[in-house]
Amino acid sequence: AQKAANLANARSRVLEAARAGAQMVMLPECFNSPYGTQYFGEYAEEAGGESTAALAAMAREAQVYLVGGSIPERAGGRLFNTCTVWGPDGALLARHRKVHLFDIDVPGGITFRESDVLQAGDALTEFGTPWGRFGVAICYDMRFPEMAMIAARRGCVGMLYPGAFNTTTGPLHWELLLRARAVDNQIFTAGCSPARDAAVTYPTWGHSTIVDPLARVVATTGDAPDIVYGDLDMQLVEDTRRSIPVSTQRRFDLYPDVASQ
Ligand SMILES: NC(=O)CCC(=O)C(=O)O
Repeated sequence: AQKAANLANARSRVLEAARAGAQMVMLPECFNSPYGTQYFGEYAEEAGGESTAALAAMAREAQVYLVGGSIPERAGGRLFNTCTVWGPDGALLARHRKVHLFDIDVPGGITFRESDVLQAGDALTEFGTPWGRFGVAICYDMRFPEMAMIAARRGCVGMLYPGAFNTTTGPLHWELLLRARAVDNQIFTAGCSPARDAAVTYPTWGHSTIVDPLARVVATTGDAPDIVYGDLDMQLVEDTRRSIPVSTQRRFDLYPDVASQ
């Protein structure tokens, strides 16, 4: 619940990852606040606020590409769930506002309505790195395969998802969705979740995970605080697309309503 402690923890873990050799680092969804509609207003910041300034400084200090999880963002009197991406020089590379709000009702499991307080974003998001372009989306966005499909068709080599699945849907779908987005599009995928805190209103699943274009889990963890490291060999994207050439075998004549973007 302590924003300052969350920012300090993020900084120390980003620096730790960089010292271990990471060149790109991702933080989880709502890394500066508890996850819950009752908290978003209290923790929200405008662009350029304390948390985004801290992210820019972390990226610069650690000299990494930083996918800054997400924070509740206030803009024009409205609230968004927003991820910012930073270059090693501290420059803002991209901003993604979660486009599919997490409104679900699983009887006996979980009911959640982000749309009670948040507005949805209205754009897909990508950014460039020396290793290729990456798409960014947030948590529930992962359930919508179109976003990863479009990113891959535009040439992205990976999709990155700050997320916070829960203990009902996490064991069912978190890894499955990361692997599904990877295998369908022959890209890397990664999901970064907060660790579990059983005392909060929304206990997260955890299990931050990296998946390769053959849908193999490169690295994962449990529900405790951790850093998940993976070496991404970008040649694998091309090799996978060459050996299983679904991207050139599509029959858009049979499904013109999902024709290429
Ligand atoms: N924060 C979220 O969007 C949670 C998504 C989730 O748990 C799901 O099952 O989808």
